[in-house]
Amino acid sequence: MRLLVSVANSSEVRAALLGKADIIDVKNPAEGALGANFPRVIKEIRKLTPKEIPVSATIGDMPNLPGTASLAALGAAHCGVEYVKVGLKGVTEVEQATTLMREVCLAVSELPEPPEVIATAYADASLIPALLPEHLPEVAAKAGAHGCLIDTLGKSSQGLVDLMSPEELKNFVVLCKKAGLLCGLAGSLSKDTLPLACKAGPDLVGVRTAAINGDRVNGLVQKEKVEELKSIMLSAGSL
Ligand SMILES: O=C[C@H](O)COP(=O)(O)O
Repeated sequence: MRLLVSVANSSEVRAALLGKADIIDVKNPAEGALGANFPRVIKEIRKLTPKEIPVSATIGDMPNLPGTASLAALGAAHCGVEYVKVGLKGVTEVEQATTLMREVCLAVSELPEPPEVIATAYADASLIPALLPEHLPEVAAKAGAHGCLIDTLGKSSQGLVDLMSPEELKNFVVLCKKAGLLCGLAGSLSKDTLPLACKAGPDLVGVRTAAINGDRVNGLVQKEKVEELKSIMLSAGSL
């Protein structure tokens, strides 16, 4: 299992790396849960991060606009990242979501070393409303994406483990694995709730709020917090 730590700027990268993050995830929390950052920031973070540590970039909490999504994904791919994450906010049906994700996969596939595409659904999808997480593996597999992540859109109230039961999390992981998809879990995971997410057996768990001091937009990633989360993940993974 790997620990993904979301950073908003280059000054947070050092702390995330010193704390032994396995994946550096670039996003812009000021623009949403999966807010897209600026190409200059993504490129700088890729440059600062050792080659052996993958960098991912989010392209936004996407409306149902496959053209916009595919263009944004190609832009992120050109910044040299290993993963591109797409938030499926504006789609509710499997067919719509598959069309959007297929265009994203097609767009990045033109590069000699294309990034892996990660489709993201929200655990609070029924409140948005958006594609339900249980449909995500089917969408990702049909579209030719590499993986699936569940996150939360609302960051002020309930987190992943409040919104989904251990059985639902486990089922999601099983569906992903059956389809040969990388599988990630995130959404306001804390020191206390991280082990519950790990128990479901995903390939990665993602954090930001728990790794920073202050609020999600203005706070900065702290090495000690990342270190602690990594050790919690490692011990929970062996439960
Ligand atoms: O991809 C992971 C997210 O950045 C998680 O953020 P959060 O822990 O603030 O919900």
